[in-house]
Amino acid sequence: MPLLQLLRQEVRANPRYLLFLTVVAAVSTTLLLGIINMASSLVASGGSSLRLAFMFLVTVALFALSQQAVTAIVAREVEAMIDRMRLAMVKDIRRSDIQTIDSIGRAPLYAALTQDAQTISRSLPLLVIGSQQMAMLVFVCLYLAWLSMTAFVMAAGFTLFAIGLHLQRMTALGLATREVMAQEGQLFGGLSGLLRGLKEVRLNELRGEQVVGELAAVSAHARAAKTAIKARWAVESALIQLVFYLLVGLMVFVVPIFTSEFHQSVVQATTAVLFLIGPIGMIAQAIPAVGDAQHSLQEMQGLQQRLRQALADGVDESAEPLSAPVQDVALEGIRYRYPSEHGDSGFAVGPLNARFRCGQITFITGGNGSGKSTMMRLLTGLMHPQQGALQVNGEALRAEQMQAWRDQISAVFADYYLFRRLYGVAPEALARAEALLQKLEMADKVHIRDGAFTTVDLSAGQRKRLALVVAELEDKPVLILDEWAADQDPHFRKLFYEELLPSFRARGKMVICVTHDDRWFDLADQILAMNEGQFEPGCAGSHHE
Ligand SMILES: Nc1ncnc2c1ncn2[C@@H]1O[C@H](COP(=O)(O)OP(=O)(O)OP(=O)(O)O)[C@@H](O)[C@H]1O
Repeated sequence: MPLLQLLRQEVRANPRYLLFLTVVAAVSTTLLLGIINMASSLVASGGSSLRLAFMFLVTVALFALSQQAVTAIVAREVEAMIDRMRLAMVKDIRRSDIQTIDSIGRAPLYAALTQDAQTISRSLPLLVIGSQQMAMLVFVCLYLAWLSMTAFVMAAGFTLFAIGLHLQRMTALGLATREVMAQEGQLFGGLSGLLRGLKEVRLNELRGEQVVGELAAVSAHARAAKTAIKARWAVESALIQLVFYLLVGLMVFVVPIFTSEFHQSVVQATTAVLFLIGPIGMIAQAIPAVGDAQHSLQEMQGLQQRLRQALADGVDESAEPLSAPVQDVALEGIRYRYPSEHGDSGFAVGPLNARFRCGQITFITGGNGSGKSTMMRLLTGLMHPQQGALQVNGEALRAEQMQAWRDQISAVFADYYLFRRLYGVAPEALARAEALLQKLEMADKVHIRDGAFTTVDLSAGQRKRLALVVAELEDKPVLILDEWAADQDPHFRKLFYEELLPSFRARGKMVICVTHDDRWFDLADQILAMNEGQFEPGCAGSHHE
């Protein structure tokens, strides 16, 4: 069972200590039972015993302490294990390339790190508690056997039969539960669509009705499936209760038929059976929970394996530095084709040949879907070409140097993400931040405190200005801007093209911009136009000195 394998690998607490505490809890429960039985016989014959009362208190304390210790250790171990797994996965994601993440999908990764981790955290302790209850069951059964072999054999046979039946029913229930979880996932997806598309929904009555109508249908499905499962659970818990009562009935009505001396120990045996109720109930609960934990664990491990496999198939991209500071970079016969979808062959770019130099501005133009962003991803080493190579300073870039190359680049992509905290910016660079914010007329809205922007709740154009502030503070030799000016007002466009870009060039940066602002095309040292995944022949620009 992968779950047990994982526990063996991951549990850091001394298993012998855990076993010891489990046995102490189980033995003290059985002792408690014995003491209660002895004391009640004594009371029945008119006596009492201070010694038994004292033993009773000591045993209760022993049980409480050992039980609490096991639960606390298990909670600590499980949370530590989830923390390690989650962090390992986060680290793998961080090192994975975009193609791998695209092929796995972001939603399953998100679900593994949130929903599955939570399921493991909730369900796994029940495995240990279930095992502990199992130990209790064994000791109480031994006590029952000591009281009456016939009672023991009958109770054990009956319990095994009931557990077997319960397990069989639980398997079907487990499958149905997973189906409900999938339906709920669909419902949550629909709800997030409603929240994200609220503007569109508010604008169009018919669209709103259709969205809500579809959600209502999914919700009704989920409701019906959940109600059916809960009804089956209700039957299941009633059956478990029934089994207990039948077990007690077995002791007082059936066992005496088969054995003559049972009348002496009927009360004790019945009390022992009552002590079995707790453990059996707990085990019945633990089994489906363990199934859930196992399912979630398999999901997490499966995704991790895919990430690891992709990482193992590649090389360590951060193994080597660049041999010299970047002067120029070239695309040499680079080709890339996206995986085909629905029978269509995927979009292809290439062969791409181009050279970009420090101290130069390159503009990339081209219609929607011509492959500009794809080319930029290949140029920045975010995607790996299927043919051809990147050259830095005239030397082919080795796969082991890819991270060193990426570290030379600051970028504001069209689908950029603005972290509120200025990760990756050297603390001394922050001194320049206030002047930059002022230049971009953001100083009255945003400040930098403790290495983070005071707010990022801004207009689209303002957020993009902050992204440029971050790129500028990183101060890398290569600056890539994908339609940065598209959502800036005319005043900022002018500032961008006429002041900022020339100042970056004057500082020796390699500036590469995707742009459609032909009014400023004169500014570029080189213009590359893309069409259907290729650079148009003969495109190049004036060279500024
Ligand atoms: N993740 C992806 N998976 C599969 N195909 C993709 C993916 N991203 C883009 N494509 C394909 O590549 C083509 C070019 O996309 P790309 O984003 O490079 O164009 P673009 O020139 O940047 O367009 P735009 O000006 O609209 O931003 C798209 O038409 C699409 O068919």
